[in-house]
Amino acid sequence: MWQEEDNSLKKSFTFKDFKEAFVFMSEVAEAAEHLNHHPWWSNVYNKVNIELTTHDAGNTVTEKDWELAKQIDEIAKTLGQ
Ligand SMILES: C[C@H](O)[C@H](O)[C@H]1CNC2=NC(N)=NC(=O)C2=N1
Repeated sequence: MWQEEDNSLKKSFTFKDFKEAFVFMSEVAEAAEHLNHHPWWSNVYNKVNIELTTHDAGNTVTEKDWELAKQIDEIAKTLGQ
């Protein structure tokens, strides 16, 4: 579940290993480019922590964040999440 906290949507994903986490990140990067909306994220080994906020709207959560969140969940689903 995405948690709305501190003006951002937050979610953490855990994958099998680094390689799978990186495939996920590559696919999210493609989606972000299409939407022209980009995540803040961090990655250590098989974990990816994502926070979504809209800088252009003064760091608030907008429809763009929810749309990217939806697409991220769809990508995660194809990777068995
Ligand atoms: C110029 C460019 O369209 C903007 O800076 C876009 C790019 N990606 C973005 N990503 C996010 N997360 N928030 C934004 O406000 C944003 N703005």
